[in-house]
Amino acid sequence: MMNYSKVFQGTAFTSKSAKEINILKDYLFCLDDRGMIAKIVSPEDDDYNAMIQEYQDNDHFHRLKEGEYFLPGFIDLHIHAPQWAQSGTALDLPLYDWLHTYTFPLEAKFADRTFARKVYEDLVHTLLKNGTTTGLYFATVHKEASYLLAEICADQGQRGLVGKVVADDPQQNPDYYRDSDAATALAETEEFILDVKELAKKTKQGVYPVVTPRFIPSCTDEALQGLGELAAKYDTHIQSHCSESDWEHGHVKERYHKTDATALNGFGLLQEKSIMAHSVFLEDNDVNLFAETGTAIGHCPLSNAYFANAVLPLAHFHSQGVDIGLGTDISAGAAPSLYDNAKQAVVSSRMLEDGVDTSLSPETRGVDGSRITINEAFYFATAGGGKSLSLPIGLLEENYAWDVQIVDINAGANKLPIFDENEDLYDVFQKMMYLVKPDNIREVWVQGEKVVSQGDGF
Ligand SMILES: O=c1[nH]c(=O)c2nc[nH]c2[nH]1
Repeated sequence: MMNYSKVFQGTAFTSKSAKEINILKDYLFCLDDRGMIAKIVSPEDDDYNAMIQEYQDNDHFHRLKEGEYFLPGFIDLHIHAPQWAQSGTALDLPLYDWLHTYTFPLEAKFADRTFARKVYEDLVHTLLKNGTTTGLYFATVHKEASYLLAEICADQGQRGLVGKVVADDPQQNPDYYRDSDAATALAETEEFILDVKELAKKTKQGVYPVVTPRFIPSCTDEALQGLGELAAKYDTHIQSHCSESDWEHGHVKERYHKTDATALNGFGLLQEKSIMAHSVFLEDNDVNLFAETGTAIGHCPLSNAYFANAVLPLAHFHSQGVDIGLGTDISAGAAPSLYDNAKQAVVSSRMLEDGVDTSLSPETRGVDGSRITINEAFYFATAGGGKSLSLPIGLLEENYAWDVQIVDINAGANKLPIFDENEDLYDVFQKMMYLVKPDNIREVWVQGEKVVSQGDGF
């Protein structure tokens, strides 16, 4: 029998497809020493009982208790880490005014590494407690504080993909908060990439540098061109915002006489490992371009209600072959939880389908075929995020990382309304998606290591 480094026994929920949930009742999950799922054994398999006999007295055997379930860790595709310090506030202005009034002054404070450490340590821990095992982060224009965020992810055991933000256009960024010029922005981005790649060598769960033009309006052509070249040279992920509001989509069209997606593609910024936040206003050709280049959308439904002032045609874009995952968009989305965003993705999609203007007849009010189910929202928070990042995460399947949240439906502080001990497991899953709070997340594991446990400084 193979020598597994850890074996877990319990009931798990994972996506079978975007629309279907696979329920693995009382399965065994066997890990190798890299924290990958090497083998999954079902109770019907011949070696199931022998495996339990072999491992059950071992320290590395973990059996779930009554009322506990495995879910894949969530993958948050869009987080502005410095903005955690203003989460829940500053939601009263449109995007351009919000950036200049609240957000740039706040982000400028991250020149101070002591302040940055305070915010970033708290944020990464909070996201882990909410079940987020992988985070794709915008830091700030400061190279040192951006590297600090990568180090904090590495130390706390979260899989972090981190970008030093580039914003070099003096017409669009205040003097107190921008890169001094394109050449400096590119040189610092290159140093940042090399530093994070070095850090990755000693980080089991992985930490990744991400090429991060804030968005086209913040950057000069020279910076955008150079960032596309750096991403190709070092084979990095790329993140930015695309077609996120009427103002931003229109601004790029006026500047280049083409859409945001076409312009980004011209700079080499759309590729298999590109994740574009929001993308609510993509036009038909843009959708094809995303699908052809493998560019994914980081869908942030809470944020969209405030800053896009529109609803992403999620079901339509996904049916066209675009990869999609979910993001919190802290702090334009105030909540640090992908549970909250999964629920909002369902709600927003239904409002798009049904329409909201009661002065119109029901037949003309909405957009047919827009709604998604909670199964799809779960898929976008897990497997869809993994596919978007081209990483083996987000599914509980062989050759995927053991990134899981252990949910306790009987947690004293938030017992879920389950009164029948033989409750249908699919109903348990739905109740978890709608009602779980951090109190229910008893443990979080990333790459086979326990990184959060209720009780130890929770
Ligand atoms: O939601 C957003 N948050 C931001 O910080 C930002 N910057 C550019 N565009 C943005 N959108």
